[in-house]
Amino acid sequence: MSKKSVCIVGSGNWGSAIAKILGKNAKDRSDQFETCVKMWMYEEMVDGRKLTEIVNTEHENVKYLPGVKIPENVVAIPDLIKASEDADILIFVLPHQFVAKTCEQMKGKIKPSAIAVSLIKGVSIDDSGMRMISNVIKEVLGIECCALMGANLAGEVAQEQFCETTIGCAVNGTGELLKSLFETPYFRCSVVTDQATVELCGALKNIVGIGAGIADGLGHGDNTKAAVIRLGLMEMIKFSEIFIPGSQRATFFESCGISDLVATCHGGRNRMLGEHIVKSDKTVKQLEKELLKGQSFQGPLAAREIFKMLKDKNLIERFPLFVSVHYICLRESQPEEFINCLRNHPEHI
Ligand SMILES: NC(=O)C1=CN([C@@H]2O[C@H](COP(=O)(O)OP(=O)(O)OC[C@H]3O[C@@H](n4cnc5c(N)ncnc54)[C@H](O)[C@@H]3O)[C@@H](O)[C@H]2O)C=CC1
Ligand SMILES: O=C(CO)COP(=O)(O)O
Repeated sequence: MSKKSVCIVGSGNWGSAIAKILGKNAKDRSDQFETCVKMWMYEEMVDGRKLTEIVNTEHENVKYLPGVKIPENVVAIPDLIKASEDADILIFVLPHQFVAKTCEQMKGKIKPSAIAVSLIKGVSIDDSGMRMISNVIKEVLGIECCALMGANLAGEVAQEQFCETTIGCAVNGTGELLKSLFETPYFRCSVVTDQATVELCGALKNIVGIGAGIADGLGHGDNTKAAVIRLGLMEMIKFSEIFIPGSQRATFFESCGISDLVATCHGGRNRMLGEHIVKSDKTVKQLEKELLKGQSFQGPLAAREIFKMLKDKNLIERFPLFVSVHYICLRESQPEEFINCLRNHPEHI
C-alpha cells in the first residue's frame, strides 16, 4: 500500500490541536503516512508577521493555540490549492460557515481518489433542507467524507489529557485507516457506522452548551445544569428521530453524544457565551470579538439554522430548549425565560 499524504484544511483552536496529534502520528507511522503534514492556514498578520511564517519558524500557533508546540513536520501553507492538491486524506476543521466557500475553491483541483474527514460541528441549512457538513464536502468535491467528533475541548487535547472520540464512517476500511491516523494513548477513537447521528450530535450540543451557560450566568447550580443536559439530550434524540432516518439511540452513548454534551456544558466556549449573555447586554457578535479574539462560537449559528428547520416543519413547540436559546442569542427573549422553558418542558407532561 502506498503512503498516504495528509492535509489539514483549517488551523484554528481545534485545527492546531489536531495538528499536534497528526504530526506525531504521521512521523511515528511512516509506513502508512507521508511524514510531512500540510496545514492550510487562512493567512493573517499577527504583530506584523504572517501567521504561517510564525508557525513554520516557532512551531506554535500563537494566535489560536498559544503555548503548545506543533511538530516540525507540520508545515503551514497559505495557498489552499498548494496545500491540498496532492493529499490522499483531507482533514476539514474550520468554523462551519466557511466550509462551502473553501470547498468551492478546491473543486476540481484535488486528487479524485482523496478521502475527507470532517471535524466540523454544525449543519448546513438551505431551501432544500438540512445537510450534514460531510455531505456539503462530498457534494462539492465529489469524494468520500467521514466525520470525527467527541468530547474534545481543544486545549485539554493539546495538553494530552485523556479523552475519547467517535469516528462516523459507513465505508468499510476507511474508519480503520482514520483510526490509525488519529489514535494516540490519550485520544481513543471508536468507529461507528451511524455517521449522520455523529455529526448531528456535534451541531446540536453547541446549542445546549449555550443553555448551560445561561443557567450558570443566572446563578443556578449543578442540579439545574443536569436538567439542561437531560432535556437538551432529549431534544437532540427527538430531532434525530425526526430528521435522520435510521438514527440509532446507541450513538448518543458514544463520545460524540452524551460525553461531548457534558464537556461542552462544563468547559466549552458556547457555555461561556451563555454566561456572558446573562451578565452583559452585548450582542453575540460583540461577545465573540471580545471573548474569543478570532475564534468562533458555533452555537448561535446552529441555533438559528435549527430554528429555521423547526419553523418550516411546524415543530417549534416540541423543541422549547433549542428555540429559547435561539431567541436569547438574538436578545429577543430575556435569559430568565430559559428557566421557565425548563420548568414547562414537554418532557414533564
Ligand atoms: N475548539 C475546540 O475545542 C473544538 C472545535 N471543534 C469544531 O471544529 C471546528 C473548527 O473550530 P476551531 O478550530 O476551534 O476554529 P476557531 O474557532 O479557532 O476559528 C478560527 C479559525 O477560523 C479561520 N477563519 C477565519 N476566517 C476565515 C475564512 N473566511 N475562511 C476560512 N477560515 C477562516 C481562522 O483563520 C482560524 O483558523 C468548529 O466546527 C468547532 O465546532 C470541535 C472540537 C473541539
Ligand atoms: O466541541 C467542543 C468540545 O468537544 C468545543 O466546544 P465549544 O465550541 O463550545 O468550545
